[in-house]
Amino acid sequence: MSGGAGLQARTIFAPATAPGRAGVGIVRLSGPEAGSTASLLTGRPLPPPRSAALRLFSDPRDGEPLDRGLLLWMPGPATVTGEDVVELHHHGGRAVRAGLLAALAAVPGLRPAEPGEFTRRAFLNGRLDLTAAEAVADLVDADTRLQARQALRQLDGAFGQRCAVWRECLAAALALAEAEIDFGAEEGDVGESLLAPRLAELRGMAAGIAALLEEAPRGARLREGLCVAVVGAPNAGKSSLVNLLARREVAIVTEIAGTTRDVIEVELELDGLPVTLLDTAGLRESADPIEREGVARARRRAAEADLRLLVVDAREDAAAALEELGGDGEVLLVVNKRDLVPEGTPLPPGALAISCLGAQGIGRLEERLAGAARRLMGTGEGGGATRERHRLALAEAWGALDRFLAGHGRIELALAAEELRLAARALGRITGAVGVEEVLDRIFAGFCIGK
Ligand SMILES: Nc1nc2c(ncn2[C@@H]2O[C@H](COP(=O)(O)OP(=O)(O)OP(=O)(O)O)[C@@H](O)[C@H]2O)c(=O)[nH]1
Ligand SMILES: [K+]
Ligand SMILES: [Mg+2]
Repeated sequence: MSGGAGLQARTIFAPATAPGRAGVGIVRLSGPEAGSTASLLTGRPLPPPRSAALRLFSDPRDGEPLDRGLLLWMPGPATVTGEDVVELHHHGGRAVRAGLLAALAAVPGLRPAEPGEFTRRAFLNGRLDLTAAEAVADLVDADTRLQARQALRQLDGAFGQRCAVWRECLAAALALAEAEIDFGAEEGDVGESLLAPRLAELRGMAAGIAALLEEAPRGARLREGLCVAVVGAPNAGKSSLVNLLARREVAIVTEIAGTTRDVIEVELELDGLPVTLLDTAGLRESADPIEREGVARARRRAAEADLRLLVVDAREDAAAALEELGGDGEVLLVVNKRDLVPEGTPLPPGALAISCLGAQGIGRLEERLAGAARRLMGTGEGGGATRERHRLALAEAWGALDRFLAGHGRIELALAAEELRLAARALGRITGAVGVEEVLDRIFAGFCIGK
């Protein structure tokens, strides 16, 4: 058996750079055999730690030269994974990379890394908490400036540290509660005196968690992108508008009502914010089963969207269209085809007039959309929850803390203290201090290889 394929192999390797041609590519190794492998590949002793050395990399199996590149040797534990790490900076061609990877796979004790395995090891070795590990994935996935900013803030640990500090504070309160329970049992009525000075702090924490919960939907939208559904009657000009906003012909435009059937998604960046625009089928009753399915999809996606952009033909009744749309989500009313009505025709309140034909009013609409996006997503500076996992845990912590504060002094202290324990556990799950097993696989499965 080739040593490299063994599952027990403790040293992992993977390209750290994207596939394809490039000036430079990097292959990274992490684990106990990283250093010896570097010596094997170069036929020389390791260079001094953390300084780049020019070396010839050769295949250890037959001595065939693979590339001349830079070798970086970074002994653990002060490395990205907490283990010994080696980086091979090679010429970024496919053949060079493939040759290096094949040579490494044949080295006993080495195997290719799973997606996210470098970051997973960093987490397991205490180099970063779970929120920071998630931030690594988000930073790699970030498409827009503000998404990157949010991920970087989370990587800095602002959110994780807040949760960790709160958890310590809960642990201290819990210790006092337990002391109080013990004293109370022995001496009768020490009562609330031990925990009482902590109550204000716990109330402040509950308010802090509530604030993070309120901010959480914004963080999640920024991470995932704001979903804006363009809806309206057939021929209102939805596809024409989507094409203008996308600056390319993504959707078919014809004068035939019922042209768009499937939902068409377009990714936009508005003022640094990620927006997914959905073009949808015109809403109407139809005998055609294909169009009926299209309309059903349009309604479903519109109901789930963060914002609905209702397009109305200037010659049609906007109020009726609004009513027909229904639902309780946020709606931006856009009156299209203004070129077809006399100038000065009054607009419904809050509506924006455009004409797709002459690309009139599109700039103002983009500003409106960007404003809504800023309001609905924030600017990445909240430094709070960005994932459903975070939101659920925060909600659980808040609920337990709230029950503690409501029950303290009125119900048995042992019962109230149990709520403190629940709140601490919920916060611990966010940073990965507790309950890690359940979430690890799910989180790291979302990573690319080499991270
Ligand atoms: N005069 C005028 N015509 C427009 C304007 N915007 C779109 N149109 C025309 O209106 C017709 C319908 O446009 P579409 O963009 O296909 O409308 P839609 O809402 O996507 O239609 P469905 O997909 O069938 O629901 C096309 O012939 C467009 O050229 C406008 O501002 N002024
Ligand atoms: K049409
Ligand atoms: Mg259309």
